[in-house]
Amino acid sequence: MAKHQFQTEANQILNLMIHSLYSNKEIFIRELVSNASDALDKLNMLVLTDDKYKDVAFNPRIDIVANKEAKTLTIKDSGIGMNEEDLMNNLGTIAKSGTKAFLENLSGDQKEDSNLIGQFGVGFYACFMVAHKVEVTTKKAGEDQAFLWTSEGTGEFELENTTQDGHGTTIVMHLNDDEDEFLETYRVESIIKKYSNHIPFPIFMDKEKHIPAVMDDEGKEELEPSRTEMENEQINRANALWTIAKKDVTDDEYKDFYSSIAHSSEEPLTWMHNKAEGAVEYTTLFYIPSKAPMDMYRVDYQTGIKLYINRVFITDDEKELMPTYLRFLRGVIDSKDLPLNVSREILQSNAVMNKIQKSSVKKVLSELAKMSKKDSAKYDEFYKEFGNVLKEGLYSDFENREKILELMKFNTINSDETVMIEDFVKNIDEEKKEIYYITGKTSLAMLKNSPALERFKARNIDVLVLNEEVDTIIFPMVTDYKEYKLVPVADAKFEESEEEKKAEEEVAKTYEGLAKEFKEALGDAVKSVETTSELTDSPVAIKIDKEDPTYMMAQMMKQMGQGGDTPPPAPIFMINPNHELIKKLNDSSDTNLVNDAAHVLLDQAKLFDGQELSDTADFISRLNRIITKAI
Ligand SMILES: Nc1ncnc2c1ncn2[C@@H]1O[C@H](COP(=O)(O)OP(=O)(O)OP(=O)(O)O)[C@@H](O)[C@H]1O
Repeated sequence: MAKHQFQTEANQILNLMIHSLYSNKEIFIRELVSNASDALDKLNMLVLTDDKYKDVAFNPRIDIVANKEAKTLTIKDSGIGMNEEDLMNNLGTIAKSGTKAFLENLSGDQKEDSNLIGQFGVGFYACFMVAHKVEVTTKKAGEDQAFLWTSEGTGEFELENTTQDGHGTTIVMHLNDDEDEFLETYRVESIIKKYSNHIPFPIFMDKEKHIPAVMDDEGKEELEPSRTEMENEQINRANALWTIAKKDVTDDEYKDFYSSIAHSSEEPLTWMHNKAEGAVEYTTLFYIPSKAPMDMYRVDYQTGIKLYINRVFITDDEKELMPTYLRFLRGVIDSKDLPLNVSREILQSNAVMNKIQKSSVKKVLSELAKMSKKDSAKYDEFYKEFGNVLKEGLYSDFENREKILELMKFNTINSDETVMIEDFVKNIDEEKKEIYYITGKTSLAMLKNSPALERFKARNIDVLVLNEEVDTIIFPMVTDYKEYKLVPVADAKFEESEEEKKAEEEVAKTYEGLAKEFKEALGDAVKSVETTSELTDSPVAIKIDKEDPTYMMAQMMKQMGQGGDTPPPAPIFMINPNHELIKKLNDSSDTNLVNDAAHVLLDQAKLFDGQELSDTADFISRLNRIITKAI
């Protein structure tokens, strides 16, 4: 017998399970049954596709035995089983890289945290919430040696050779004194019905059956007394839910199935069940969770879609099954038209798979569009959790860009509530057909007050206000919507009459001196200083010259996820000759004051642009000097 230590992270998880996450203990059954079902899935596929396993008998079943005398609960499956290496790798170490994140993400709310267990694939350890000792006896299909793994959940486990008829895994849990409820058949049965009713394999359990007394023909004399007998009965429906016609599935059944495949006790926000017939036959059942999975923004996020080929499980670890911007989906794709021995490479270039994927994406997008129109409250919930992920599709899925744009909710200058693009375009100039937008990494209120929007407000033109960080990367790449052009505010051009142009030139001349003084004071911090008629309320603003190579370089670096710390290129400093402050500075002969004002005004414009000041102390001392003079 050999003793082994649990890996540190496994130990931490164990401790958590035992001491913190005990409010929803019953999920240990869901987790172990789900592992048993996975083990049956794996064997099913090998028996059908791998010659090595062609003589292995596949009699799929899961048995649950509650022994009240011994106080043990046993869960047994006839699945793939584990050899020594599997046991060492799976039950003692934690292979998934997301585990650290799991530990970091615990909120302290037991209910929420216990939902995370399944998401992070650490389900096996849940049995230590109810058991002080766990014995796993297992033999891998096609191999001769069986093993016994034992642990008391206290930091170490033991591994020894044993014997076992046939392949599969038996897990015996020695339950703690106060866990008797899990020895009651009705309790276990109700947990199975709640979480595992629709796993595709039968679960059996001994149930007491009442046999009524046998009476004589006249019904007067008791020939045999009534008695109870134990009968081994299937306690789940074991029908792959997605194969059942929509009309025959109740909402509760859909919800229960979600809980078993998504390892979540939370209800899904919605689901979409679709059967396609024709050249390619397939069924999809997709769920949208009500809360974003914890690992949604991690590169190593866990996929939520299981691929079945004619009900045989193939994979749940294939990121290409659905585009990444729909990675929040949970569910099943099942098709008869794919080859069973499909490999990852084949899957990616398979025409049938591509067709299924394309139509599934279209279906999901159109269902979302329907939801946005019919049930806006639900859509708002969806958008709050997943809007920014969906937005990624704007640059990664060119084909569906228009549809994805139509699913976005936009803030605008003129509206207090978000609007959809279809409604927004109803109010734009049909001649110009331009949709203006501003992006910035600041608060919505701040961006709505940006000086760059003043010329739009003056003309009563509405503008999309995009203040999420992803917007600054995504929207420059989105140039069209139907016949409309998307134009950043800085690039918007408005016609000016000859008189207006002349008047502006005149003004510019009057302010030439001040512009020169500002440029001298600011040096290379600005590219140039220009008067502008585009501002109304603000004295100054900055704008980046789009032709500037340093600007384009900075944008490219940003899109490649680099250059986060490189300073933005020197901006054009625009001054508003109609503003009181600029007028007064133009008339002032105090060169020190003009110098201080130039710096303070530039910093002010930068702040409005969402930038941080490079020298806050300098800003404050200049500002104080100006105030002192004014008092
Ligand atoms: N009954 C079983 N038969 C065969 N292998 C099993 C069984 N139970 C667990 N295992 C192995 O142990 C591993 C760890 O199980 P655990 O429940 O902790 O996480 P997981 O099943 O990988 O994650 P998830 O719950 O997200 O599927 C499994 O991946 C599987 O390889």
